[in-house]
Amino acid sequence: METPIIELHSLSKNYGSLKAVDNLSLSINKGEIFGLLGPNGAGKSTTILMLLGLTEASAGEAKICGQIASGNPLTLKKKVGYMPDSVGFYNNLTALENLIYIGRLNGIPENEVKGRCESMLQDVGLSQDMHKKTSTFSRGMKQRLGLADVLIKQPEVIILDEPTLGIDPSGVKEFLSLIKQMSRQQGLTVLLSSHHLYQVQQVCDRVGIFVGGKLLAEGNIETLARNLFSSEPYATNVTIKNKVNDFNFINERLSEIPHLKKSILLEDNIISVFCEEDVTPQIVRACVQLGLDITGVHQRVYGLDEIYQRYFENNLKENLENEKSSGLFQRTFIRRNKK
Ligand SMILES: Nc1ncnc2c1ncn2[C@@H]1O[C@H](COP(=O)(O)OP(=O)(O)OP(=O)(O)O)[C@@H](O)[C@H]1O
Repeated sequence: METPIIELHSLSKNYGSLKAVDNLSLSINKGEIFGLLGPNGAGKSTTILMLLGLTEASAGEAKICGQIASGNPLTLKKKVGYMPDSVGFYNNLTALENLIYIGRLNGIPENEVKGRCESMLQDVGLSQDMHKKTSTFSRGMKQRLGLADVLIKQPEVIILDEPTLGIDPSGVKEFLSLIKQMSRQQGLTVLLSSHHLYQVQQVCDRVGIFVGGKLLAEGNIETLARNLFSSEPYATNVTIKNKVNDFNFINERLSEIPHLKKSILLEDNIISVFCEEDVTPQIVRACVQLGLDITGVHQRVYGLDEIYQRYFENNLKENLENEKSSGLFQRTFIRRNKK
């Protein structure tokens, strides 16, 4: 049976007139890896701070490991590990010495602390480097040590804020598989906040999409995709050898195909076609008849990228309709996305 370990009930946080988190309800089960997604200012960090008991909610309640978060930061600290996007260490100490220091602070008995720290450093892939000073560590090595820091007290939940920021792609892959492995082996619950959709997609069991303090959707990728793209569950990309010059002409011909909902031009030479049924053969035939030189055809699987984009589009549309007078949301959205 699934046991909720994080429960948020109508949680809100206002800063003056700004609703940083707006009526958020969410339940996360023990052992789950949950991704918090959203643009800058969406309310992710504020939610995390409330979960850690480090800031008071304006309304509603956050419960974590069976405890009400509000007013209990020290009790929660024993059960919840938090890793910020950038972790600091004593540079003149080795990785092992740094971790032993944290271990002692967390009350690990003196006769156990060294052994446990060595074993933890091995688990996070730092066995070769544990005697090096952390001043010589790369960003990826520091993140691994940061993970060891939060895991050494054997928490029930770990909260990671942008854990892969600044790590190279192969380091990111290794780091994420490490998190997944730890979670699966130890039944550890992971809440991971990130802007990197592809990474989140690789590692998370479920995701929540935040915009403007509101949770727009939550679920696993397949369910979100099914709900969002139910009218056009099939998408096919056709790559053409040369740049497409007259897409309107192609679009007109393609729109005659039954079950086809729409086609768009992606980049200069990729036609993306969305359909109610799989009509790939008809699409290819039409392209050949139009004299297009096809170099590739593949069926797309909807990923987090499309899901995220679609929620943004829908939310933007709604806000434009509701807030025509101020246009505030649109301005903010456009400005953020121009960065
Ligand atoms: N102490 C504060 N006082 C006033 N406003 C705040 C405070 N902390 C956060 N905010 C505002 O609350 C909103 C949500 O901020 P928050 O930091 O939770 O977003 P975020 O999703 O974590 O963003 P990022 O991805 O940039 O970390 C933002 O508009 C932010 O400016």
